[in-house]
Amino acid sequence: MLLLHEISLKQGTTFIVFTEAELVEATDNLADKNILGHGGFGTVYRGLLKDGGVVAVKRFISSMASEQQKEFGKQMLILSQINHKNIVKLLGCCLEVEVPMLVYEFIPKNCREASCTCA
Ligand SMILES: Nc1ncnc2c1ncn2[C@@H]1O[C@H](COP(=O)(O)OP(=O)(O)OP(=O)(O)O)[C@@H](O)[C@H]1O
Repeated sequence: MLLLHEISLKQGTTFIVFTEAELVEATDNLADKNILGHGGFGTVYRGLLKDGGVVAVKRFISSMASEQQKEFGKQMLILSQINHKNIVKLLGCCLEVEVPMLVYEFIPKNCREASCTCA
């Protein structure tokens, strides 16, 4: 909670703390059809929020050891402060679950190609 407070202060904007229910609903209970991909830390799902916003929800593989939690917290703090067109924006997180989830802006597939000129 202290970390989230620090993020809000440093970011100066809203860092959203999502409930588990919100993310379960947004991703259709983490349905396979919403899987965007798998990374080194876990699975990423497409989520549709109640306000119509589309997000990418990253769910970590398993519960973390306390050292990993510290590292995770630091990375969350840093990422929440970066606002750059080439770096995906971290919108918020959900910590009320055993396996933390991070919520990022959704990047359409064609915007991840080197040829994309939309930025
Ligand atoms: N913000 C996003 N919007 C859309 N798709 C995403 C987004 N973030 C991740 N993905 C999809 O999920 C896949 C896994 O992403 P993830 O960040 O977990 O792994 P990664 O890019 O391989 O890096 P890492 O080494 O950190 O695991 C990506 O390859 C991409 O297809």
